[in-house]
Amino acid sequence: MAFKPRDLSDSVTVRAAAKINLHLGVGAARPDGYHELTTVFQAVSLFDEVTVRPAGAVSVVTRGEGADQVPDDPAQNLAARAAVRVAPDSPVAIEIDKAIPVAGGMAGGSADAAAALLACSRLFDVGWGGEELVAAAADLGSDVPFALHGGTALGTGRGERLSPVLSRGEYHWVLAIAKTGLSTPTVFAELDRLRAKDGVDDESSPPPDELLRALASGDVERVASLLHNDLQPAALSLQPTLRRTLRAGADAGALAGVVSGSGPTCAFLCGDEESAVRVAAELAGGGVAKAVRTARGPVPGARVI
Ligand SMILES: C[C@@](CO)(OP(=O)(O)O)[C@H](O)COP(=O)(O)OP(=O)(O)OC[C@H]1O[C@@H](n2ccc(N)nc2=O)[C@H](O)[C@@H]1O
Ligand SMILES: Nc1ncnc2c1ncn2[C@@H]1O[C@H](COP(=O)(O)OP(=O)(O)O)[C@@H](O)[C@H]1O
Repeated sequence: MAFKPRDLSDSVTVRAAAKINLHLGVGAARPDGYHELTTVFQAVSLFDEVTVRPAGAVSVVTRGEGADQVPDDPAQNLAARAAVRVAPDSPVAIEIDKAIPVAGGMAGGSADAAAALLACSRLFDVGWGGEELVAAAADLGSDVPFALHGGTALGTGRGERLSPVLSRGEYHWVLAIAKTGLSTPTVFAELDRLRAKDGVDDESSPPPDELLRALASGDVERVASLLHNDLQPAALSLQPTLRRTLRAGADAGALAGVVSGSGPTCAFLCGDEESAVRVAAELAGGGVAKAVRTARGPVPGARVI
């Protein structure tokens, strides 16, 4: 069924945030190829903006950070696939303004998909509630439900089953964005290879109970000491120079650093905003990353602006 926009001149813009995995426990590969995860997500203030307007055919134009690496083929672009999912017979022209690094482990494609879902559901008044949005999000990718949700959340299953997490206080981050990205399936496959080679069980690390307590009490230093990522050894194996980046962040005065998700972005938690600005300046001067950004979290999920 073709939907009519509320007004032919209508466009809707949605802003969606990047994420950092404060804890990423990876279990065994499942028969469907996905790994069982226990993860604590935090949405941080690095935003993509997605604008949709009615058009004769689906199209995608991307500007900003890493735009040349984003597919403009509607069959491949996650935002276009999301738009088609909402209104298959009502095509839209999509503009994406990217600040989230592409293939950076910060769920940029998922943010764009979540933004397009919300934007198209508003543009065409399709009558979807939260449940329909979340179901479509999970079909598009494991990280897409969190991109809708935002804030801080515990993810289980393949990462798509969310429960909210109580988090007090503000967290100040420095993000070191690498020159080349890492493909998520390649990093999971590298983890499987390393575990098989070392004869290590597929058991993920223990549940993040202490981290959840530290977040509830707003204890930034304790949170920093509990940052953990089972995918980090795989990301370091594929991009060994990330070790130097992690060391540089620690030397610059961050409380702790971790590879974000499947990497290669390294996220450094700092004691306060001033410290984050100092660490960012030092990392930028050290030449260990393509770009360095500061961000704070948690921030909300996808929102119409
Ligand atoms: C690793 C994480 C951590 O938050 O994020 P990124 O670092 O990519 O941002 C996510 O699990 C990524 O989620 P997302 O990027 O949505 O992945 P999907 O499209 O669902 O899956 C892409 C591929 O990654 C692998 N995959 C993903 C999720 C999962 N639980 N197990 C997996 O093995 C599978 O090979 C899958 O085919
Ligand atoms: N709208 C989009 N933005 C970014 N990447 C996209 C998009 N649509 C599809 N992709 C593809 O998804 C892959 C993963 O990108 P991204 O979500 O940025 O990284 P990650 O999974 O590491 O967080 C990229 O290599 C890119 O080719």
